[in-house]
Amino acid sequence: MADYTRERQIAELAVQRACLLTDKVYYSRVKGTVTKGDNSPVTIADFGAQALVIGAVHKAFPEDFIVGEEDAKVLRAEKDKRDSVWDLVKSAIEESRDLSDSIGVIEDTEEMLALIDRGSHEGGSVGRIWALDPIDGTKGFLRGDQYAVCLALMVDGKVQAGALGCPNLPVDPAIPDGEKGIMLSVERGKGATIRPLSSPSSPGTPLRMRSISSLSRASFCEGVESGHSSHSQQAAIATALGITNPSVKMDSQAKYATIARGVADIYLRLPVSADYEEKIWDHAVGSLIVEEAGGVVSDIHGNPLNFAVGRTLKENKGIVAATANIHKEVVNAVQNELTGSLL
Ligand SMILES: Nc1ncnc2c1ncn2[C@@H]1O[C@H](COP(=O)(O)OS(=O)(=O)O)[C@@H](OP(=O)(O)O)[C@H]1O
Ligand SMILES: [Mg+2]
Ligand SMILES: [Mg+2]
Ligand SMILES: [Mg+2]
Repeated sequence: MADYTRERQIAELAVQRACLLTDKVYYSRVKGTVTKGDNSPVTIADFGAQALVIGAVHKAFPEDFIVGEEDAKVLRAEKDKRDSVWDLVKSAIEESRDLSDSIGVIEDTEEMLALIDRGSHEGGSVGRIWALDPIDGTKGFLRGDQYAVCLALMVDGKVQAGALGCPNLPVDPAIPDGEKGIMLSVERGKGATIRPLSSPSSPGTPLRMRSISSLSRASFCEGVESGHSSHSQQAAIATALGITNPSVKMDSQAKYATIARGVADIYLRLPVSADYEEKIWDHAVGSLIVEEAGGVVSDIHGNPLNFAVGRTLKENKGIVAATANIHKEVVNAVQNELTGSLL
């Protein structure tokens, strides 16, 4: 079996440094938000985190390709925004100087812009390609809710390792108002672990999904934004499965983290439009974490996610993630709901 220990470590360091930056913006008043062509928001923290993570990956693995969500077009055109991002990037590097031997530094704004634009790869089925979402759940980030920094390595179209930083999830789910910030990391075949973001030297605790004896006791996660997934169909599926617990609504791949750590059991993401293609960076690391923690992740038809066909999951529709022993039953309920909705 191939060994991706170093890739997993570098992914953790890269995400750790990026979380320093995003956390600072999260708690500041000015987020420097821009609206993109598809009407979705992007902030100075998204750009800064993309620069830091790509800088780290490029320093450690200069031959690798990267599929990142953002590009530097706006920053090249707007000096104020560019300067704000550079200030953030500089101070995050300063504050994590102990990481610079492993993941390098960024010397100036030109290098920062070039690194951000290294995320333009088209993806595909050949070679080593990293999938990066510098801030997943930007709407949650702006609302003051959940968001995640997500990085995964794919080799020949298959996700092999990665790290997922969730700076606003509680370290102990039983103490929701206690310390915030967790880091999950994963390597295919070797499991997934979780640790506090504040303990970089901790080896982490292995993640295991909850085993549930009866579906009626299960609880499910879904997104916050009704424009991203169909809340009404998700509610109908839960009812059909006999689930009475209210859904856990949460932005970003924090949903994958939440089921992987056994706080909920199912993640449903039913498409709201027939033509939306899920992005690989929205699912790459989270899906591997759930699989390694004992879950199954598929699309709404039960098909495995195909990360080998470009920047999007164009061969799949929606997401159904659940503990292995209930996944099939959940997919059946999804299929019944979809058939019903076509009648
Ligand atoms: N129409 C539509 N359907 C499905 N998904 C979409 C859609 N539009 C956007 N996006 C992507 O949703 C990503 C955020 O997902 P979330 O799980 O956080 O959604 S939710 O806000 O909690 O509902 C979000 O990721 P970020 O842009 O990184 O925040 C988008 O890639
Ligand atoms: Mg976005
Ligand atoms: Mg995203
Ligand atoms: Mg994003």
